[in-house]
Amino acid sequence: MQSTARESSLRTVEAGQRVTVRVPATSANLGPGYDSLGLALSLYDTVRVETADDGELAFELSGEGADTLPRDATHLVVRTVDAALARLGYRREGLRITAENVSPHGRGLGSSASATVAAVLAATELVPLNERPGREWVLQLCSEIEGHPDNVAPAIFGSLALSWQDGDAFRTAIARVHPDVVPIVAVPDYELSTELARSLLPSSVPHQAAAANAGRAALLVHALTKDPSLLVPGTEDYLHQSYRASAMRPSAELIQRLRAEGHAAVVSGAGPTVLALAGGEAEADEVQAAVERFALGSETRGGETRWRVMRLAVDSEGARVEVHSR
Ligand SMILES: Nc1ncnc2c1ncn2[C@@H]1O[C@H](COP(=O)(O)OP(=O)(O)OP(=O)(O)O)[C@@H](O)[C@H]1O
Ligand SMILES: N[C@@H](CCO)C(=O)O
Repeated sequence: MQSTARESSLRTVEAGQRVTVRVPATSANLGPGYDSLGLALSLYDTVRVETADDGELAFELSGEGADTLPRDATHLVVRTVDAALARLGYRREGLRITAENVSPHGRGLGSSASATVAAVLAATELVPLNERPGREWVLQLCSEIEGHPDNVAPAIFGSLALSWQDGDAFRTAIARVHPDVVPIVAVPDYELSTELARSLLPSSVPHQAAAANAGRAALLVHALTKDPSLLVPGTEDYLHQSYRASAMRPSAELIQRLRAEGHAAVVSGAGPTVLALAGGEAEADEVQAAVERFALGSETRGGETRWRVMRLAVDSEGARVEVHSR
């Protein structure tokens, strides 16, 4: 293939560099925070990127997607490293990618955002120090690639990210989560792509729904940071969950059941994982027991689905970068 004028004007990054990035999984929306709120979770993907001068691509993939992800230039991490380098005025020759993927794919735990953040952060470390952009630049590029900032912001910065868009600029504010909050995820055995889940949403909603949602989103920030006793009303959503329920019936049923029992349960991201936000360890025990009862129940669709339940913590560090050699 002939290289374009733009490609040939790019400088080549130095070979023999090795960068490891560990990125948390994230849960976006949290009920009423559609496309704006996201929480970093203590479940981590690790990606190592190594530059070589042989022009080859090599992969060592383990965990989620190890048998199905492409092992060529279409792999999300490679595509994104290339895109980030190009924006910085660089290209690479050979690349070795070693990935340990823990976050489940297509389940609403921000796996594509974690991979994107890992790739962009790694790319920024491959260019000379005086040309290296900061994390706001990383937020901007990752949000453009993902199309929305709600997963990438907490993946980069940790904790609770409140993100918004000003024209073309993506912004985020980071808030510390109340220490009593315990996130529990119930990951079903079926996938739902974000693209499909987004196609189910209407192009407009009634003003009344938008107004109700604004109140709950504001309350949720207070509940998550100051008063977890308000998590149940704070997680009520009017913008997306009901429109998507038909594509994730078992998850919708589990959420209904948990909320009826007084727990703050929502669809994690675009689903189908269920996220419950407990207000302490005792409630977290109750949530786990309730999910297990639901999963065993033969009278509901919950019994037809296999669930992996994980009691996690809020990650407050965000993406961590280690540079091994340069
Ligand atoms: N670590 C990874 N390496 C390479 N590709 C990945 C990786 N993680 C996710 N992907 C790609 O992204 C797809 C999943 O993206 P999708 O946006 O549908 O779901 P998600 O990011 O897991 O969930 P959500 O955005 O709802 O939180 C996978 O099928 C795969 O193609
Ligand atoms: N806010 C996004 C999160 C998934 O990437 C959505 O619900 O579609």
